[in-house]
Amino acid sequence: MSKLKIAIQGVPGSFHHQVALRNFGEDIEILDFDTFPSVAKSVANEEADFGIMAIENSIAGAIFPNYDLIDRFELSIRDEYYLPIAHQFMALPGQTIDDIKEVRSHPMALLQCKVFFAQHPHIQLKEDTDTASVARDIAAGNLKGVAAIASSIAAGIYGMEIIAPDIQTIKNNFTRFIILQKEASKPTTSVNKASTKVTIQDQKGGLAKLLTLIADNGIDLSKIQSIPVIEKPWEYAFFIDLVFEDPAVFAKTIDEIRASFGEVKIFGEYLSRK
Ligand SMILES: O=C(O)C(=O)C[C@]1(C(=O)O)C=C[C@@H](O)C=C1
Repeated sequence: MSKLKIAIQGVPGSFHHQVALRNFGEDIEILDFDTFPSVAKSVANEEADFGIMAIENSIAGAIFPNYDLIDRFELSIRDEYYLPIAHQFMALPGQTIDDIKEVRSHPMALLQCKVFFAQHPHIQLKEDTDTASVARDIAAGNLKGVAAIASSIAAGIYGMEIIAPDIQTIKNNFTRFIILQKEASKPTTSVNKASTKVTIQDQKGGLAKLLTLIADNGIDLSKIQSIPVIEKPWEYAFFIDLVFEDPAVFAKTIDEIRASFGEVKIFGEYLSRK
């Protein structure tokens, strides 16, 4: 049987790569891409069976463009994964922090280590495609004076030395990843979470009414994110994650939202992993 093809952003040692291995096991084929749009495209055109996408980090917040990608490429969410994230400050062996003039990493990783770099203002921050590819490129190019922020797994793979461990602002740091597929996910009775998009017209108290409707059905709103409707400047859609005990109550709530507000898109119904 051919192996499952899993699309990720990043190279071996990246956090996406770690989620792929933990979620699907070692016996998979990884399709690695430089950008999130390429990951979305590969799932949409069925080159990949599944895609993995970081959506939110506990320090740095939401990755806004990824909400739009799921929507635009009509992808479906089949599962979620919370990965603890520890960032290591690493460089070619034998250097100290005073030798480092520049650090490169994924923008989300740089954001998670802002406090550390405020304490070391002589180091210039540069955004790059992913954490592990920077470690790989520093090692391959024998680049002195340049550091990476990446995982200890990446340090091991690419022979980098950790100069400062665990430099993320808060030690207890998590990124939530979603597992994407092309087909609409088939909800089972064991699902207790759904990701939705509700578009409400600009009306007085519209959002308040929506939130009350959700609360009155005993459903827990675990996340709400407003995203601009780009065709209509200053109008917003709401990406809403709902956690429920009974799928039938969730279905009834969606019917009620549709009756009062119009369009509701369901990206997926799955099991909460938190
Ligand atoms: O650069 C990586 O290693 C990634 O997997 C990307 C990514 C992200 O997109 O947020 C994943 C987890 C961390 O939050 C930092 C970076």
